[in-house]
Amino acid sequence: MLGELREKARARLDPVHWDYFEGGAGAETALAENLRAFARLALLPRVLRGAGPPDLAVRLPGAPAAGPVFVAPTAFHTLAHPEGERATARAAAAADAVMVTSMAATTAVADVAAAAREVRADAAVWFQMYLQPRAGVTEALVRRAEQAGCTALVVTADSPVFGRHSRDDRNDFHRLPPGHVTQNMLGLPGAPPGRPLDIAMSPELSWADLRRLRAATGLPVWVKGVLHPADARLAADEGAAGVIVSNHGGRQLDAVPAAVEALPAVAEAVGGRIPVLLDGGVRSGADVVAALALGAAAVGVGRPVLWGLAASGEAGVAQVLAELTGQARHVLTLCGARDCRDLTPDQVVPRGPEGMRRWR
Ligand SMILES: Cc1cc2nc3c(=O)[nH]c(=O)nc-3n(C[C@H](O)[C@H](O)[C@H](O)COP(=O)(O)O)c2cc1C
Ligand SMILES: CCCCC(=O)C(=O)O
Repeated sequence: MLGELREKARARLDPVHWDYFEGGAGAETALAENLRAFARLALLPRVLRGAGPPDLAVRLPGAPAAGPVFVAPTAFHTLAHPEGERATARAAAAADAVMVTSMAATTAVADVAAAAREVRADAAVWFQMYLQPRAGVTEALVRRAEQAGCTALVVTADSPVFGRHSRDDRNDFHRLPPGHVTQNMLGLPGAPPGRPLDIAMSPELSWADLRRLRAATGLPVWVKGVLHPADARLAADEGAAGVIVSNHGGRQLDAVPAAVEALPAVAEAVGGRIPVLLDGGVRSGADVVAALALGAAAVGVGRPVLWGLAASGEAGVAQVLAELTGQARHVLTLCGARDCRDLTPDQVVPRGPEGMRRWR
């Protein structure tokens, strides 16, 4: 089903925009590995546990009762569908999925949050941001997110510079076509009149900037793009609400491991002090459950949401979220789990003859 939506999206999209959505950095090794790493994992169910139908709700800072699948932040949804982020937000709200809206969205955060709340008054919309070096810009964005009613901020930390997307270079896709605007970047300090401020990425950022952000808001602050266990520990020490294990869907450093391969060590380093989320390569309910068993509290999906959106707008995103959540429910039941926390890392083994080695 996801495969069908993907093909429909590919057929509908301008090939240059398809390449932007679908592509990764460099040789696209990390992108491919995100999928292959899940394919290398098998699940070991537990039996006769009297678990009953699983309760899928997860409790997170900024989302007290959401499903285990969230919408990872992706830019430029109006390239996929004229209703853009509004359609995504409505589908996410209807599915009880947290929507993380991107600072590079083509719809203002206030309009994204309002669309979600039309469907569900308590819908959780989080605002993703790249901390901006120019004075006052980050603060202004934080105020907008707060006023929009966002319940958490997500700071993307894996982007000290823009990733080099080989397909975008080949297609010379480096600016939005007319009619598509990064609305969040309008009217900020330093923005040219009527035009959006360019999003800056800065290699100068440090934990001190995160501290300043935390001092400037009462919202929980997640750190996205953590792969090294030591950084996860630092994030917990620094008061982050949680970390998102992610290699940016293979769009930043191409030399990194798959997200799900980085997860166990991060979960261990954090030791339950803060929740750990994961995104990258999640394409099935079994992938969701494997990540939960390896220590994720919830998992994000990026490209599949864009496929749904491009294929059939809000209904397509709803289909993607329903499919993944429905599969996750089925797999949890087959694994004998009561809920999303009722799984242990020993229930995930490598595929192949070595998989059961530790029990021999
Ligand atoms: C087209 C596209 C745009 C993205 N834009 C952003 C963004 O604006 N901010 C961000 O933190 N991550 C961004 N990401 C990364 C996603 O949040 C997420 O880490 C990744 O897509 C997960 O991998 P998946 O696509 O395999 O599910 C983007 C990813 C894609 C594919
Ligand atoms: C300024 C847009 C950044 C989008 C992004 O993070 C990506 O395409 O991966």
